[in-house]
Amino acid sequence: MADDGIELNFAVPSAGAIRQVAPKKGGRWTDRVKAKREVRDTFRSLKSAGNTSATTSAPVPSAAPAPVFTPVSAPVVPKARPAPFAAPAPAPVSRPPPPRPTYVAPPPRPTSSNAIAGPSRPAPTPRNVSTPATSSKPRQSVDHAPRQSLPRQEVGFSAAEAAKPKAPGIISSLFTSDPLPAAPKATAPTAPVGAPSNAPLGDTSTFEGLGLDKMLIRHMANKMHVDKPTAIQRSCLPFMLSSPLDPDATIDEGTPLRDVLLQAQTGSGKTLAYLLPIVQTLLPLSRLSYIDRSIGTLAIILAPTRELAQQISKVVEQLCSMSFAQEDEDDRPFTRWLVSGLLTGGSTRTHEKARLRKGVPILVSTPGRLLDHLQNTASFQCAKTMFLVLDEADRLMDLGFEETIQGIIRALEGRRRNEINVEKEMDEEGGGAMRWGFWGRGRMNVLCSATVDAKVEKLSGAALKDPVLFRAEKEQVPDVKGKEKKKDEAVVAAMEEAQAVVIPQAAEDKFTPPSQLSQKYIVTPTKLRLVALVALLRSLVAAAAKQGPTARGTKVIVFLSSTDSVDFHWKLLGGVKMGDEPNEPEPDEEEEGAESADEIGEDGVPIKKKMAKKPKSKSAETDLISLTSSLFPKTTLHRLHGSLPLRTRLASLNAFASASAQPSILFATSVASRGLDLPLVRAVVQYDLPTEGGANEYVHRVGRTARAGKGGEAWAFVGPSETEWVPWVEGKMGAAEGKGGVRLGQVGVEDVLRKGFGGKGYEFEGRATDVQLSFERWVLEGDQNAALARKAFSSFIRAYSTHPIEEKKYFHIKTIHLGHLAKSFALREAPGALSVVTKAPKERVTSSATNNKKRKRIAAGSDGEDDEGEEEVTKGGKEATARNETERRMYEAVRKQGRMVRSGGKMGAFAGNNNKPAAANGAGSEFHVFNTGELEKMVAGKRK
Ligand SMILES: Nc1ncnc2c1ncn2[C@@H]1O[C@H](COP(=O)(O)OP(=O)(O)OP(=O)(O)O)[C@@H](O)[C@H]1O
Repeated sequence: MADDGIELNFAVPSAGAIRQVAPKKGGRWTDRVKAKREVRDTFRSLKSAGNTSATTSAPVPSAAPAPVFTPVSAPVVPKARPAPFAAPAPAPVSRPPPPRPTYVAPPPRPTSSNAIAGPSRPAPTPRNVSTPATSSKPRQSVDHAPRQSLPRQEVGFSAAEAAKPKAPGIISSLFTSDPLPAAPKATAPTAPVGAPSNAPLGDTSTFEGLGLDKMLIRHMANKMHVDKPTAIQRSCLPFMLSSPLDPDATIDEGTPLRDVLLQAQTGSGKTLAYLLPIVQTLLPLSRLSYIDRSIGTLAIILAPTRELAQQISKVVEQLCSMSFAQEDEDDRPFTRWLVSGLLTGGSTRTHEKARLRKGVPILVSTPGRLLDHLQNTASFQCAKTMFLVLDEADRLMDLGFEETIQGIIRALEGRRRNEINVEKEMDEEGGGAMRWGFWGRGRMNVLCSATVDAKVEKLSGAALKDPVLFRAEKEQVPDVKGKEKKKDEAVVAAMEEAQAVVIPQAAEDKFTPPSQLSQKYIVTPTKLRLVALVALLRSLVAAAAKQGPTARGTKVIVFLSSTDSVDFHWKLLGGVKMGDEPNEPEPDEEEEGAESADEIGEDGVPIKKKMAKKPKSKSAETDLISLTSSLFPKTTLHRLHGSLPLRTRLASLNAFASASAQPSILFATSVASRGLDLPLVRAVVQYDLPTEGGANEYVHRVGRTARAGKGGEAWAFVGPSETEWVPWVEGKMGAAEGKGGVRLGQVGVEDVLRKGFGGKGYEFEGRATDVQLSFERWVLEGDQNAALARKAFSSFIRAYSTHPIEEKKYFHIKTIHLGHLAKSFALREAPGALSVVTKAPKERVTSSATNNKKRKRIAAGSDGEDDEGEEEVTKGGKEATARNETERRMYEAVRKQGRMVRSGGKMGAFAGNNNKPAAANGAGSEFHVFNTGELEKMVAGKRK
């Protein structure tokens, strides 16, 4: 494919003085480039002498004598770096674009000469041949100048800039004359969205009507702007608020205490749905003079990740800070002992122990850390725990916390039994009756999840007693197992009111995103991915700027498949310079003006400071929390993944979530897909589609926007070979043929580029090329940058290969053009071999199940270890570079295959061989890539 040069078509007089120069074939590429330059120079001199005229604006009449078209292909070495783009001046997407220029086909060149040729690059495809004089159609004018020169006022050429030495061998080629994948007319570019499905209810439901305390209602309305319940809140509150745990209630001894399972869409208010009953139940205790923090922990909320635990803890704090101004007749004063505490392994154990000794009535924790304290902290008073909430239950199961949770439940029950015995003894002696009346009724376990799948059902079977399932849906769910519903008189009224059922999830129930979410996808040729991402982000950010200076900053989350990829894209976009400035130097000095996570408050809130210039250590680099980019004016860039130190993770998240007026973009792995509630997130971009978790993960990710009834956009980058994934994911979300349901609307990649880079006609192509060149220059300018790009590339391939077997038909690594993929990592060609990036110090970590789970949790940003613990796991082991679970599993699959081959073992076919089950030889397993270690061969450029 001869797509790596500037294309200029010239019309010349039939008796012109120009000889047709055949492009040089064969030989070294430098010779060919030289030859092309000579041709170009010849044209230029002729042009300036008036011997020929460029047809950049005038169409050539079809009746004109047959012109001689001479293709000129030269490596595009940019004349100068374009200046930072102004906010894009989008060309209206709806208007049909001007006709595409017609190109002349140069003779095919040998593949080896191709600057971006990857090992599996297909044979060059001749360009569309224009139909010169014989054509019946008038020939289009060729307006392809932008590749050479962008308008000066926009790109800021300067003489000095033009004279700068250019990085050697930077060659970029993004566009050919082949049309870009366009959105079919039938698909509306913006899929219609429905009425908000997770918004506060607009009907007559009120918190008061559901039985909520007036003080809480007032506080929520005044301080949290929450005044109407959402569907899930309306569903569960009557039942949960009238539970036998209410200390003020006179409960019949025989009234059973039933556990609760909450299921509702993302962003539908599940957190308040379980927190309000907890706070309201404990509130009356604040009037009992003999109760203070020394009572210990009364409610525990478990969350799978530290970020989520911190977020829940903040909501508890908000609720507990309510004003105690009383309106009722009961004038017993409230004491403010109801406080929350956070255990995530972020602070030292000693510090956490001290806080537990003091007493933490409402405790939010990650599971590993809680079990650790249950086992090792004698002063941890938790025998009277009345609530245990397992938030994001499906994620807790995904991360392998089942055993830990069972350990926690056993420990809590053991302590409760002991405490009851002690209290009973005291009671017999006449001193304890008042003290154990309320908590002795039992503990309500609450399991909370947006999806109820087999894993959640398993956990609910193990952790919940006689559970009641509350869902936000209005209609009753059929009893799939045909079991008779239990007719418990005490709860039946509340259940009817709440439309609650006690059956597991029906198979046909789909996990759907909020209906007001607008979901779109872009079919993007692999080599255009990076520039298309930039274009999309630019238009999202520009849309925010249009809202005016008073509007609070728009936030965009970009999901990537690996930590390496997050680091690479964050540093690339933050490091590349588009104007006169040189790219960021190799980082031996700290970037001035970059924000650091050095000083973080106890709750993880960063105490912001600008870093002075100082020698940059590795830790200083991982401490950076935000960068800026000339590609996105006034926008801060953040990153989040499980391999960052905890303080950096929390600081990055807080900085991203802060209500600053500036837009911000977060590059994240799936660690950000669950539970995070960032109200200003306007768009979610899935640059890499989920490799694990399938359609559910897709829905969780898009659920970071369009929360609590607000609008939002979800964008998915889909490769040309992955388009069948779209109907598949739609089907998983309930779209049935001809019946509507959840649909994704396609937007043409050209529209995205045009909108993001602006300009007239095909100018966007030139601008995109300039951006790509700047990226490639950034990669070439430093070893560290190049290493980052290579690692990100390899991690992408590893992650891509771990798509579950069910999805392999949409995501097979064989279908990806590695040379083009390299381009999307600003590399000129695919890195040599996977072994380069998997090279690591001597193996120190075994691949035992325990360590696998541990790594999975660490990759997910969960707990169980303090920061030192993380280091220990991530730096040891041959899988050291495989820093997320997907990468690690891929690595293991590849290594397994490698072992088989080295020991002469015969690899089975894709679905296993005849003698052994597929799983036995790695074939046909979820992580099977190719037989006979083909992945390595392919990456090394040896694919047949
Ligand atoms: N009744 C309400 N009225 C208005 N806003 C609400 C209400 N209840 C909750 N919210 C807000 O809705 C947002 C989403 O709530 P929450 O984080 O609890 O959602 P969720 O159901 O847990 O979502 P996910 O499944 O993604 O974790 C929060 O910002 C919360 O403050």
